[in-house]
Amino acid sequence: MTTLFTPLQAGDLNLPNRIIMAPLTRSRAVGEGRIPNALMAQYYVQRASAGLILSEATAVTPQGVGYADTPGIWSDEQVAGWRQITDAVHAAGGRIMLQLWHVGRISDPVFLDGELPVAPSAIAASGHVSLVRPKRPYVTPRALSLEEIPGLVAAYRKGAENAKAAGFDGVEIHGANGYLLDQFLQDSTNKRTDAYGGSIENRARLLLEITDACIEVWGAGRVGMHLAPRGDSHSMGDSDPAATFGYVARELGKRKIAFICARESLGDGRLGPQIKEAFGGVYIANEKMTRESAADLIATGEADAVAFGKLFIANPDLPRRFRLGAPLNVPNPDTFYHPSPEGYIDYPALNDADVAGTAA
Ligand SMILES: C=C(C(=O)O)c1ccccc1
Repeated sequence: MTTLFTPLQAGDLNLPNRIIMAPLTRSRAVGEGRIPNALMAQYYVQRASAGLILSEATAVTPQGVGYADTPGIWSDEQVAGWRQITDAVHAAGGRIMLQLWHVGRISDPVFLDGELPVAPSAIAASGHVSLVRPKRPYVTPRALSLEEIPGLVAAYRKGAENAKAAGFDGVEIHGANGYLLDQFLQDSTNKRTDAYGGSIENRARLLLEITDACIEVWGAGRVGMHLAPRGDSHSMGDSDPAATFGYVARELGKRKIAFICARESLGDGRLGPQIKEAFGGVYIANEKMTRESAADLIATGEADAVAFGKLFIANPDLPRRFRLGAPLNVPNPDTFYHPSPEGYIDYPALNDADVAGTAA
């Protein structure tokens, strides 16, 4: 029977287990230039026993930034900052891919030197800009011109090239959670009348052009895709999610990329099984999973691996704890995005006294 500890071939990557560290924004790239630092290296090394680390979302261009202290991958300094992290993770025997990101409308002029955020259409997200005080509602973004689209694809291509220079094992494209590519994909946010709007094929065009650009840089076996079929982040929505995500999954399957990681909880109506079948490749399930629910998904074949977020925040040695059935540290949400070592590198790993007498 396949378990969380059965090795997995995901594209070109040989994963020693199926316990994936989900992409986690932590807002620790503090200081000028959004440059990854030694504290972040310590955090990722602590979690190197994951079958695969998916890095925190990382903007491919300054225009794609929407939060305080999140890292980028557009500058030489950022590449050098990430290099210390990938070197450290590899020295610890781990594997790490970079998640390429552009937030689109989920930003604010405060992050963009006074410029408006960009999006497929001039439709504002509901709610307030995340983590900014005093609270401010999302502004109405500027609709991207058709002439700007090639520049976006070029920015992702450059981000993929920089990720290679930084020593990553591949890239995951952030196509989920109401950010730019998801805004193009879902029809509640994309009202374009050109080749990037209207039909499902047109709305998926940018996501697939960026996928092809990343494949040209890395090869399909080192490119993954993050999707959010539930469409419940940042006031997203689609009139026919099954058709939209089924099309994307089929197109990604034709390209034979390494995996799709889909953020969706367990529960009725989830599209995971349909996406996995349409894709035909490695499917990583995500969000609100436990050791037991993850083990069930793997055993039944509904998922090939499971990505854990909050559990990895609080348990740097999560695979070992799962294997031993050890108690789990409880994450503290107050320090998820708090720019300090507290709640970042100070969660304890199991020590020998904790595991005396249990199977190693
Ligand atoms: C990149 C994020 C995502 O994918 O939802 C994110 C960003 C800020 C806070 C939480 C999550």
